[in-house]
Amino acid sequence: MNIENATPLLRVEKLNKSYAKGIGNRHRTQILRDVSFELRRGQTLGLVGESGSGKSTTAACVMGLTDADSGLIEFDGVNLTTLSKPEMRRMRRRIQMVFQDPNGSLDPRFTVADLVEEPLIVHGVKDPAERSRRVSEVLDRVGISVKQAERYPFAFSGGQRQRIAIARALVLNPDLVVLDEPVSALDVSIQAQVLNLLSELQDELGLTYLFIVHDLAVARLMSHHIAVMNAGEIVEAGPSADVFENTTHPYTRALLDAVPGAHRRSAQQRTAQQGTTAALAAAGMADALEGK
Ligand SMILES: Nc1ncnc2c1ncn2[C@@H]1O[C@H](COP(=O)(O)OP(=O)(O)OP(=O)(O)O)[C@@H](O)[C@H]1O
Repeated sequence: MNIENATPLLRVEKLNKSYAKGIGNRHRTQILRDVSFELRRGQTLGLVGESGSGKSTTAACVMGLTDADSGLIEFDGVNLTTLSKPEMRRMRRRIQMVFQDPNGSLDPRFTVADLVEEPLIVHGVKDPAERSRRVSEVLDRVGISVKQAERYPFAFSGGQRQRIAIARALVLNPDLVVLDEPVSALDVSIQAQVLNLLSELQDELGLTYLFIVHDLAVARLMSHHIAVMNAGEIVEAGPSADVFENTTHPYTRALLDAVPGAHRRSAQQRTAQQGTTAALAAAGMADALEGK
């Protein structure tokens, strides 16, 4: 067994998070309850669950965007919850995020080349020639030409904008990328292209993904492991095939049964939303992922 793969890159243990509510903030709502999972280098953990189950809050804690009340977040052997703000900012170079809406990270006043260069400037890469080389390299990887990069974000389609957001996240050579519903705002055929790209980038660069996703077909195709969240708790976790095909938890069963048309399909088909799966297969996605 590969020793490197045996050690998790990310280990979350008994993470708890609550928010104040009510008059004078006298009460607290528990959002995360003892959330624990591990994510190995080069692998994808799909975090699935209904809206409001706590997926994005978990991601925000991992990214250091909000503080947990208690628990451990260990990244490459370092407990992130004990880092000072400047230490966490430095660590953020290695942990990047891609959001559902690429527009949030693409300021329309800047060219694509400038937008992709910005993280390098923020993280102190001083040499302009080095910055320029890295920007061209990463844009090339996501399929945007140097000439196109002189344009502004509004000149691109939704799928291309998400590619640019991915380039911006990858330009710092991160180890871990948190993907928060990165394709759910895209047309199904474009979803397949972006998912293919993410899969290729993972293989080429050895990236590790924490993939927040509500579409179970996408979760199944992209994830080595799945963690199912319900009301702030992980109710079921394991290798993707086990979770989807030998479901043990009633909540996971209910999620799978809620997929449109589930009652018409066999147990094996139940995890896939037909339209999405057909488009993913047409784009070669299923083949590309078969070896995982
Ligand atoms: N800053 C906040 N203050 C108070 N409550 C919050 C805050 N952020 C999130 N919540 C609450 O935490 C719960 C979990 O939200 P979260 O966004 O983590 O869920 P989610 O599973 O990612 O859902 P979605 O897919 O809709 O984003 C929700 O009930 C939400 O209203």
